[in-house]
Amino acid sequence: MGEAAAFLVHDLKEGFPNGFGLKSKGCETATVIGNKTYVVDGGCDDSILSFRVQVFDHSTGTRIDPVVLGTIPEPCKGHSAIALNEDHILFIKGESPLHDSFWFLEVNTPYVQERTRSSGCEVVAWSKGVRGTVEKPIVVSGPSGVGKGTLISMLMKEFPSLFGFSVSHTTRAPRNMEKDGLHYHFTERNAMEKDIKEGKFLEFASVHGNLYGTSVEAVEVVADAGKRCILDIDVQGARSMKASSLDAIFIFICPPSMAELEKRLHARGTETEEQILKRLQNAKAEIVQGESSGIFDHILYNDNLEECYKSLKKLLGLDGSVNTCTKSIPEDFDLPPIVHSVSRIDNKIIITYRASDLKDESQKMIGLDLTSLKGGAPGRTRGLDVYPINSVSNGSNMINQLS
Ligand SMILES: Nc1nc2c(ncn2[C@@H]2O[C@H](COP(=O)(O)OP(=O)(O)O)[C@@H](O)[C@H]2O)c(=O)[nH]1
Ligand SMILES: Nc1ncnc2c1ncn2[C@@H]1O[C@H](COP(=O)(O)OP(=O)(O)O)[C@@H](O)[C@H]1O
Repeated sequence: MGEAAAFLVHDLKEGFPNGFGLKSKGCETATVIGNKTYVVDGGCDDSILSFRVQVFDHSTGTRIDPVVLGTIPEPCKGHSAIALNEDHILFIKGESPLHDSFWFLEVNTPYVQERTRSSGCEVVAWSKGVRGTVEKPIVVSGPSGVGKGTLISMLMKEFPSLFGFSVSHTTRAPRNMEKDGLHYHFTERNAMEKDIKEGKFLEFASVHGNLYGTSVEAVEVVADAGKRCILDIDVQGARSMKASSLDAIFIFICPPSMAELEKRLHARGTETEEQILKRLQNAKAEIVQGESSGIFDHILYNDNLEECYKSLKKLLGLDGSVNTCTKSIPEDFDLPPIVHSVSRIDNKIIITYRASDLKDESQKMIGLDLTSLKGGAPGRTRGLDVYPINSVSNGSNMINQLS
């Protein structure tokens, strides 16, 4: 037997005095966008493990349990919701740490539309709102044995605080020195195919007879650590990434010749003769695509390793002095309690609440600037600007402080 519905269809038809025509449980929000109402239960009941979304379609009078993609927020005792446009609803969790306070539900973005088309189901997708932005990821591609791994290792060794590696999933067996979770997430094909179906991968491809893919999480954890993400993926994966919403720099590494590529693969000694042959056969097509497909912003020839590394650093702007400090964002203000109200002026959201201190009955405000949002589901929505609004005396003053 399934879970009891949080509201009943006849409730919606008869109407309730909360303005949405919904019977409220007290911990739900109902947001109307177009002819749909998105009812989100954030969990005042301990049995709920994460936010739950239901959609009521007014045009058909039906309640839909949508396919929910992205990272789903964990429950909290109270939240508010506000429609930002026809695509997004912003959720504010009460009494949550800053890194967990702001969430976006995408209901009609290009990503959601594409997933709706491919699945034939109603789809919604969560993404967590994150302060600050990160530099564009770097996608490195090229035939097996050309030196991608070597160049990436050199970069990470010289600039450990700047770069982080996107750890891919693969169904191939680990090589001798490879560690699970560090070089790859070594996985079973069935498990990986299931995760792909559930939208957990940004891209995937079958390469040399094995499945490889970049999970949403692999890229986001690097960005969460304030580092620039480096991806080592094949040409098919690079093509998928280019077509996705990931705004990256695409670099193709080319060997000086096929003979040299073969020599390097033999010298590395990690593949059987048969596997080397397969990689060399695939290399020809990869080089043609790499050089001519228009996917890549830069092509580097890895003849002399030191020279190639120098060129790589140059195109990443790392040939001069580098500021290796990551910018820290202060977290020195109180976050909204469970009871708060939310209003909006253009791209700015104002969260208002009463101070929790009994001696201090003043009204507090937090501003949220949405002007520079980037990314989104199935990863994070970055670029949130969150700031306290101090000692406000009237509405016009407030607007001055926000603008
Ligand atoms: N599409 C895609 N390709 C990947 C991913 N991870 C690795 N690859 C590519 O898979 C190919 C084989 O990688 P690997 O088995 O490590 O062998 P190597 O290239 O010979 O070191 C290389 O072209 C990698 O760039 C991924 O997440 N997605
Ligand atoms: N410019 C180069 N000249 C000679 N050998 C190289 C050069 N670049 C890399 N190698 C060697 O070639 C082999 C394959 O390099 P690797 O980084 O594993 O390639 P990939 O990750 O592209 O499969 C390694 O043994 C590496 O030390």
